[in-house]
Amino acid sequence: MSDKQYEVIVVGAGSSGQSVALAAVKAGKSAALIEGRAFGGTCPLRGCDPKLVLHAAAEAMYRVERLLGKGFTGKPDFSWSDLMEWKRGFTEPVPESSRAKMRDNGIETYQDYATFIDSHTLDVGGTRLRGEIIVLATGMRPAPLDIPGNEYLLTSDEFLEMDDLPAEMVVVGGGYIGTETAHIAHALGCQVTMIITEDEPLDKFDHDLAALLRQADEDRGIQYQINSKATAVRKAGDRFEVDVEDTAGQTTTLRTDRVIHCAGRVPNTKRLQLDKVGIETDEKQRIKVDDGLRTNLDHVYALGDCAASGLPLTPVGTYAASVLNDNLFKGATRKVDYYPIPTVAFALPGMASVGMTAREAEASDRNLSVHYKVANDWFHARHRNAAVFAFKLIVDDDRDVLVGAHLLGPGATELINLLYLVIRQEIPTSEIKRMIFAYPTAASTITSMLRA
Ligand SMILES: NC(=O)c1ccc[n+]([C@@H]2O[C@H](COP(=O)([O-])OP(=O)(O)OC[C@H]3O[C@@H](n4cnc5c(N)ncnc54)[C@H](O)[C@@H]3O)[C@@H](O)[C@H]2O)c1
Repeated sequence: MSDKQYEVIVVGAGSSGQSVALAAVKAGKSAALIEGRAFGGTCPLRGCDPKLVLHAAAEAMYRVERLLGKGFTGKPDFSWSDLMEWKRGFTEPVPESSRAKMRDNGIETYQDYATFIDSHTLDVGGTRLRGEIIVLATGMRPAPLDIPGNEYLLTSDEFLEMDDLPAEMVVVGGGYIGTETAHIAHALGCQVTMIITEDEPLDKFDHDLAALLRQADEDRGIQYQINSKATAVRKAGDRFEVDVEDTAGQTTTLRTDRVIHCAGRVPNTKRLQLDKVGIETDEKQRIKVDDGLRTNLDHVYALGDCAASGLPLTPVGTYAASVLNDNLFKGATRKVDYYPIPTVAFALPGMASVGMTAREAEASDRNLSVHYKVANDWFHARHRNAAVFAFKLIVDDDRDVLVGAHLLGPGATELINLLYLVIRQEIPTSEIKRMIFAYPTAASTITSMLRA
């Protein structure tokens, strides 16, 4: 016998979970929203928002550094603790305000972890909740790094909470989070060494652009241990030692003030005990769903980072929530259609990508042309004394449309959205070449890129 019954139970109060709970009550359903940590989820508490606040400061310092001797005679004074206080102004109000918003809309909220008792019932801190529909939106967390001394590692979540910025830091992992963390710390005055398993950082982006990024990083003093993994961490007085093993089996030891673990994330599904009710997951522990976001159980759905559907990105979760909400509460039969998904790494400079990759183009038998150029000599780069500005565009020559765009350098993080529109709307490249963009803006480089 359940203590409480709802038409809809949502587990996970991040942006996608909140969106579904709100849509449920708006449709006149009774709804519960369960959250084990603070209400708000990754993006406003441990991801996008705090990261962008730190990135804005790091970018300002990075740009000054590029202009030293070109008007700037020195770097501005900087206080990490003031920056953290500014950042807390964004994060601290979130848990209370988002929970209050849910309650004000008539959603019953629970602050604890949910575990399946049977396929319709969840245990939440000793209370049994029964849902006609259950929606799982539990997100991801840093994956446990199974090496000796892992208790000395700080996660990327903890990096965003650090009271001081150390003089030296080792960052383990060169994906989005490792690269963004390393670049923020380095720009704000920390000596950084990155340990990456691949030969370039951001290896999910274009390989040529990633190589240029590493070159620019090394030129400004970021050190890399490539094709390597961290195998052990030890405390050495106030500092730490990190063993690094390369692919040839050679081990070196780094000494540093702090070691930040950015070596991947895993879905938050363990506490749900999905096995107990037979909900299927894939090899990355993501919950398997169909293109309507339904799991292998008819009344259980999953979306956001914990689901095997699209990339683990906030706008992907928000879009998935809009599809699910229409289907569950408005009688629609929409299917998720993510292609193409623009994605950005807030590196310094920024890296951005949308659509077909160069590797996919190579493997394709379509009539495609690749426009790759390192355009450091273009005014757009020279005005800012940019370390690097490069792009790779992939054009379907038969259809005269852009199908992929990959950018590195100033303006990349915004430009990618314009190129996304171009790809999505299939605007012919001949048409774009005739357009007049405001000059000298980042967007005005698009016509030159297509001619390159
Ligand atoms: N700007 C953004 O949009 C943004 C920012 C942050 C995170 N995210 C999302 O979060 C997801 C997770 O990002 P992430 O950077 O944590 O994961 P990731 O999987 O992209 O990168 C983790 C890296 O760590 C490496 N690694 C694993 N063990 C290691 C070891 N012992 N030593 C050294 N390296 C090791 C892996 O090979 C991998 O390259 C991404 O897929 C992304 O979608 C997006």
